[in-house]
Amino acid sequence: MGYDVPEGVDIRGRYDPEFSKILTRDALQFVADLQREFRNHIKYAMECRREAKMRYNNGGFPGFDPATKYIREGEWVCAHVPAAVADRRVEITGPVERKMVINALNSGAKVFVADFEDALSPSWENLMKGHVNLRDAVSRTITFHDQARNKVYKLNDETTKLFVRPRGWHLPEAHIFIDGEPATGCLVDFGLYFFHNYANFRKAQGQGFGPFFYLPKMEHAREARIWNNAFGRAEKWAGIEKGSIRATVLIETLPAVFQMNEILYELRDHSVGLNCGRWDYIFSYVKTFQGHPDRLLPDRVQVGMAQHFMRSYSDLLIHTCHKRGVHAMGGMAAQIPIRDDPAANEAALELVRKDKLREVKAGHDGTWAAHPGLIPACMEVFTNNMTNAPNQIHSMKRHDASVLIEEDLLQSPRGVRTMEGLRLNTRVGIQYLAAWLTGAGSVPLYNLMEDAATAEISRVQNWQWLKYGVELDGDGLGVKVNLDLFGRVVEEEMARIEREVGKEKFKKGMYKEACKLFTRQCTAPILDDFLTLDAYNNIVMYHPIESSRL
Ligand SMILES: CC(=O)SCCNC(=O)CCNC(=O)[C@H](O)C(C)(C)COP(=O)(O)OP(=O)(O)OC[C@H]1O[C@@H](n2cnc3c(N)ncnc32)[C@H](O)[C@@H]1OP(=O)(O)O
Ligand SMILES: O=CC(=O)O
Ligand SMILES: [Mg+2]
Repeated sequence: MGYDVPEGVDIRGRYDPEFSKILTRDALQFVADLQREFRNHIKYAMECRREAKMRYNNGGFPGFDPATKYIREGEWVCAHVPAAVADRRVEITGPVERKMVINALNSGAKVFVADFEDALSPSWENLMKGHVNLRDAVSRTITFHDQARNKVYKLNDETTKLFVRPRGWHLPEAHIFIDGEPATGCLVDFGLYFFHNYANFRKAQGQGFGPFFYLPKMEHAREARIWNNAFGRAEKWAGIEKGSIRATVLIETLPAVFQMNEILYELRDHSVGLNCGRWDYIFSYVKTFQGHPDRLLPDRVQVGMAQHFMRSYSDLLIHTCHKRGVHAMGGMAAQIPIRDDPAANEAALELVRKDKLREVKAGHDGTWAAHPGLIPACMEVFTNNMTNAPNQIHSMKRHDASVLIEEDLLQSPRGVRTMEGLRLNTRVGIQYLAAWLTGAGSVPLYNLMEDAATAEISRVQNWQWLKYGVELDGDGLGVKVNLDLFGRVVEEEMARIEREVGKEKFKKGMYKEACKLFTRQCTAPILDDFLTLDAYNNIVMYHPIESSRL
C-alpha cells in the first residue's frame, strides 16, 4: 500500500491509512505547487542569511537598513485587525498532540498556538498525527480516550481561536521529496493545514477570516515577503479574499529586530502583529555574536527581560506594532505549575504574574502561557491592567520607545558566569535532546518549560564559553572553561541525570545519543546554525523502516 502522489512527489514516510487522508493527491499537488513557486526564493533567502552571518563573524553588527528608511519613516498601517482575533490577552501554546490540542482548545485562553515548531519534535509520526488532530479539531470532531485513566476528552462548546505555527524556513521535510529534493518543512506544514481546513475554519472560527498563523525565526523582511506571496497564492487558489489569512510574526532573531517595520510592511495585508519570542531571541544574540568575544552571555538564568537589550526589544516592538495598527504580543515565562510543593508553586506563579504585569504595563496586547494552570493568573493580570478595550493598540503608543537606537538593542547583557550555569546548561541540554529524540519537543525540567528555543540557549552558551575560554567569574575561583573541564562536567552531569531519572529510564532512554550530539555541538570548531538541524538526521525514518541521513 502506498500514497497516491502527483508527478514529482515521493513520500518516504510510513504509510498509514489515516495519514493518507491528509496526504491526498490534491493536497500534495497544492504543497508541490507552493514548493515549486517559492523554492528559489527560499534558497536565496537562506544564502542571504549565510552572507549576513559572515559579515557578523567578521566583526560586523546587525542594524537598521538605510535602504528601507522610507518604510520605517512612512505613514502606513496594516490591514484592520479582524474582530475574531481582536482580543488575544492570553494565548496558550503547545505541540499538536491530540490530548493537548483538546486541552488547549478548552483551556479558556483566547488563542491556542498549535505548534509544529519549538514545542514539537518533527518526526513523521508527530507531524502527520498533528495534521490529523488539527483537521479533527477544526471540524470539531476531535475526541481522545485516555485508556489508562479511562477518561474521554472532547471539545467544550466554547473553544479558543486556533493559530498554527509552522516550522522555520531552515528545516527540510525529509519524508516528502519534491522533484528530487526534500520539501521545505514549513510549506508542508502550512500547505497541508491550509488545504484541509481553510473552509471549515473560516466558517467556524474566523468570522470570515483565517486561517491564522504564527511565523517563526525569520531574520529579514525578504523572508516575510515569501510568506506574504505564499498566502496570496493560497487565497487565490481557494477563491477567498486577499487578506483572509492572517499571521503574527515572532521577532526572535537579533537581525529581525531591525526589520520589524519592514516585516510588517511586507505582510501588511496579512498581518496581525508581532510577538516577542524571547527565548530564541537570546539564542540568536549568541549566534549573531559568535565571532565577538566581547559579547559573552552571563548564566542563562540571568538573561531576563530586565536586561537593557531585552527591554529595549520589547519596547520597540510595542511601539512599532501599535504605530502600524496591530498587536504587540508578549512572550513566554518559563515557569510551570509545581504540583507537589504549594510554596514553590506559589513562588513560580508569582514570577509569572510579575512577568505578565511588566508586559501589560509596557503596552503588550497579550501574552503566552505554556500550561493551562497559568491561564487564570495571566488573564487576571492582563484584564486588571487593560482598559475595557480588547487590546492596547490605540491606547499604548509608546512614543517614548521611538528614541531607541542600535546600541540599546545590542547592549551586552550584564551578569556573571558560574560553574552551576555550565552544569545546568549541560544537564538541561542533554535531557531535552534525549526527549526530543524520542518524540517529545517540550518537556518539564527542574520545574521549567524546556523546548527547542530554551535548549538552544544552553547549547550556544556552552559553545561560546568553550570557544573563548571564559572565566567563571561568579565563582571567584579563577576557573576557566576548557575542553577538560567540560568533559568532566559532561561526565558528572550524565551521572547526575542517571541518578535523577533512575537506572531503568536512563538505560531505555536516548541519553547517551543525546550526550554525544550535545557534546559534539558544544565543542564544534564552527557553531552549528541549529541544534535540531543536526539532530533531525536521527529521527528521519524512511519507509520501509530504515533510518537515513539527508
Ligand atoms: C519558547 C517557545 O517557543 S514557547 C512555545 C513552545 N513551548 C510550548 O508550547 C510548551 C507547552 N507546554 C508543554 O508542553 C507542557 O506544559 C510542559 C511540557 C511544559 C509540561 O508538561 P507536563 O508536566 O506534562 O504537564 P502536566 O502534567 O502538569 O499537565 C497537566 C495537564 O495539563 C495539560 N497540559 C499541559 N500543558 C499543556 C499545554 N501547553 N496545552 C494543553 N494542555 C496542556 C496536560 O495535557 C495535562 O492534561 P490532563 O490532566 O488532561 O492529563
Ligand atoms: O518561540 C518563542 C521563543 O521564545 O522562542
Ligand atoms: Mg521560538
